[in-house]
Amino acid sequence: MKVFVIGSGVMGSGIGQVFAMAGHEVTLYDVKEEALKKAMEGIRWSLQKLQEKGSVKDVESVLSRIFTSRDLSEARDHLVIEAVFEDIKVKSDVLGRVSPLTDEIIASNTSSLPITELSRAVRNPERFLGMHFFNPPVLMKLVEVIRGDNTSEERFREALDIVKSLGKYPLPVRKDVFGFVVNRILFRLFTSACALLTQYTPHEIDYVAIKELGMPMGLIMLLDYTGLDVNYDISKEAERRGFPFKCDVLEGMVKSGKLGRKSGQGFYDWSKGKPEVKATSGPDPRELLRGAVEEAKWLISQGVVTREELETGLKLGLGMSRGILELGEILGVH
Ligand SMILES: NC(=O)c1ccc[n+]([C@@H]2O[C@H](COP(=O)([O-])OP(=O)(O)OC[C@H]3O[C@@H](n4cnc5c(N)ncnc54)[C@H](O)[C@@H]3O)[C@@H](O)[C@H]2O)c1
Repeated sequence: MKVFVIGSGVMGSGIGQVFAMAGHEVTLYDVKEEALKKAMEGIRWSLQKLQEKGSVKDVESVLSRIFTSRDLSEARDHLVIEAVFEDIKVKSDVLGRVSPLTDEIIASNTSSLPITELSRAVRNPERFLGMHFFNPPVLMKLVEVIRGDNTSEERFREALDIVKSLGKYPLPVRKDVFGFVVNRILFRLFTSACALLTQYTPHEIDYVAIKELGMPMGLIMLLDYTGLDVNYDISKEAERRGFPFKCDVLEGMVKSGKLGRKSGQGFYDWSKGKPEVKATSGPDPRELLRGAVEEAKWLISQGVVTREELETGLKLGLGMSRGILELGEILGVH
């Protein structure tokens, strides 16, 4: 298969590497020469690390399958994955220009824009869908495959098979809901964690998220880690789309320059590296879990995912030791 990746930043370069590692010929495309150079350097570095660990045999042969380009017309007859900035205008523009060049699947790696809205820019939108890789794509096993209102069943299945052939777990998201599946659950967990900040410290909340919910990183620390500005923007977008992701304290923090890990200060002090969670108790874990369990049940009741798919997706996407519904049953949240 010939794959054309549009946008060679953090995600595009990783996605290209994944396809090349699975034996496909990949062209990385970007408007910036510098981004292409950085992408190739990053891929070489990553492949060498993987070779040291024994999961890649021949770095040069993988690299020989990756090409770079600043010419969109080279997408002709390729499967296309779009990974440019999270901006509907930028995405729609490039999707509109690339779609007349190929009849293959065109997928977007968007994390929050509706697939159906993006599909309006695509010629023959029945082959357009979401392929939501997680960061870093090379290491994360999960890819959400999202069916938009215009996506055909045949192309949706084909995309699920492609993701499987990459050695990833394709989580089928059968309806185009805001945030898809894993992030919807995460946003509900964030909302509960934020609400508890009036009574508990970030350390206490994170202590419970790690010890009782089995999360690899506390929820408040994860807000810092992924960026308070990024989460603030998503919460505003969620509000516009009627989804309950609320964290009132973010606005003031972002305005005062506290962006989390990237600025050195957020809920935690990151100036000396990853902070430690220092607490020995915290809120009732059921308070953290309730909204997420409600969300999981809603997603299943709407036919978006099955229970098994959802639980597997959460373990792979959020690194949880148990699924959210299993945890709910253990802790008595129904
Ligand atoms: N970073 C993450 O953790 C993550 C996770 C999942 C999904 N996503 C999604 O992946 C997409 C890309 O995110 P990223 O973090 O890789 O961003 P990034 O800023 O690292 O990379 C975006 C790249 O797109 C290029 N670009 C911009 N406009 C372009 C155009 N018109 N044509 C070609 N190239 C163009 C930029 O030069 C840049 O190199 C976004 O939709 C984002 O929501 C990101």
